[in-house]
Amino acid sequence: MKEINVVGAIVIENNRILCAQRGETKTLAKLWEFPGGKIELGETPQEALGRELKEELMIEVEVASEKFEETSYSYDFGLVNLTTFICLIKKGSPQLTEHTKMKWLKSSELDSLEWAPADIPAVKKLMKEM
Ligand SMILES: Nc1nc2c([nH]c(=O)n2[C@H]2C[C@H](O)[C@@H](COP(=O)(O)OP(=O)(O)OP(=O)(O)O)O2)c(=O)[nH]1
Repeated sequence: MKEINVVGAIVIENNRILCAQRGETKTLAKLWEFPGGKIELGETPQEALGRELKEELMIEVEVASEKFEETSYSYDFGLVNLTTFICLIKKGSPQLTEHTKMKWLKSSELDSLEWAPADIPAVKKLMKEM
């Protein structure tokens, strides 16, 4: 099975977490996710997140050096290895370019959204720890 290495950003500001809804024409359409994407050859996870957040949300972020959570989920299109990192915005405010919607939620509200299956462990950990 195809393995896909993906990084997701848990962007935190004012004690709220940035949640992004995938577009209608994408895989996992309309599900909620942490912004990010596939790690390209030669990139560190932090570099990949920095690049993706610039592209998708037009923000510059500081990415934590330690990962928050790591999970693998087997979808019909491949095995996604998702690693999430806490991020802080250094520059800009998030703009919708690829996502359909975004929401800033308190950790206790995260379960009000329908998340991509690979994200559930990180969502649960945030609800427990934040
Ligand atoms: N960015 C992101 N992707 C996630 C999360 N959870 C999750 O299962 N994924 C999946 C969706 C995609 O299959 C893959 C991320 O790739 P991507 O964001 O570059 O996906 P994409 O839709 O632009 O590209 P593609 O899959 O259509 O080729 O990982 C998440 O929290 N953030």
